[in-house]
Amino acid sequence: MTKDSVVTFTNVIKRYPKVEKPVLDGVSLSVPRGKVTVVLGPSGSGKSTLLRTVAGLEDIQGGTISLDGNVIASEKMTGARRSQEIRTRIGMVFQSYDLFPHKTVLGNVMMSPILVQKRKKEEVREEALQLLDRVGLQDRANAKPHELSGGQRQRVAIARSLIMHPDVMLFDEVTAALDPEMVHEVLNVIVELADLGMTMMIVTHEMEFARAVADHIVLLEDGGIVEESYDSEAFFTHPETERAQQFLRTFEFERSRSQKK
Ligand SMILES: Nc1ncnc2c1ncn2[C@@H]1O[C@H](COP(=O)(O)OP(=O)(O)OP(=O)(O)O)[C@@H](O)[C@H]1O
Repeated sequence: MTKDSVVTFTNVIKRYPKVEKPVLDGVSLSVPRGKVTVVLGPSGSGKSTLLRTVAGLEDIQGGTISLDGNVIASEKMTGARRSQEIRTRIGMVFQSYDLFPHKTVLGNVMMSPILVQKRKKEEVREEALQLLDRVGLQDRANAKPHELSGGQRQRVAIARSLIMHPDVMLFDEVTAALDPEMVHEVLNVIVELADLGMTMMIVTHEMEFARAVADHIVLLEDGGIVEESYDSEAFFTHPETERAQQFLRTFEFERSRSQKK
């Protein structure tokens, strides 16, 4: 592990029950502090699983995952046994926003710091309003989730994670379910977080966004890393491995096909 690695995977093996081949097959990876790590790869290569193992949503069957040098997952130390404290140090936003429908936007953002961290309500309210401002939603503080667009809901989900002051934010295809016009408002929030120095792991199919925001690119295939680059421009213009070239060609093909539709 390097000193500046927030999350470190060492020979991580993940198997799903009744699936013969491991979905993560000995992954070793360092996620650098204050940087954006973008995980790319074909469908089924294990990207979501990789994020879910960090978040404690999946147990691993070999190797270790460390957060700031402390092991948070191993074969013996399963997600279910992780402490609440460790969970709050990892923020995760998914494709589907799971906001509480009966609470307001502000109520959703304020809930975890009060319940889990036992912070004072007034202080939490102030910070929640600041965060809603940061994601462009202060004027929607009293709205209910069903009154918001998908892009707005996703931004509430981001604010709700940020208020826990996580060491790392994980984003799994957060724009995949959004109408195209809402994609940018969500990606812009993530770009601003990158500028503020938030450590992030991002899975996305938005290649222009990946190219712009990534400090570190990881290409997964069949549960293994086939290329890793700390130079996003170089990765997209001169991918080193044949597999990376193949991935980008396939991606371009899929994109031009979907644009013609
Ligand atoms: N709960 C599960 N049980 C069994 N197999 C699973 C489970 N979840 C995922 N898999 C399998 O693990 C592999 C990796 O899935 P994963 O969702 O991590 O891939 P991905 O790279 O994120 O794919 P996509 O880009 O399509 O979302 C796939 O073959 C998938 O079918």
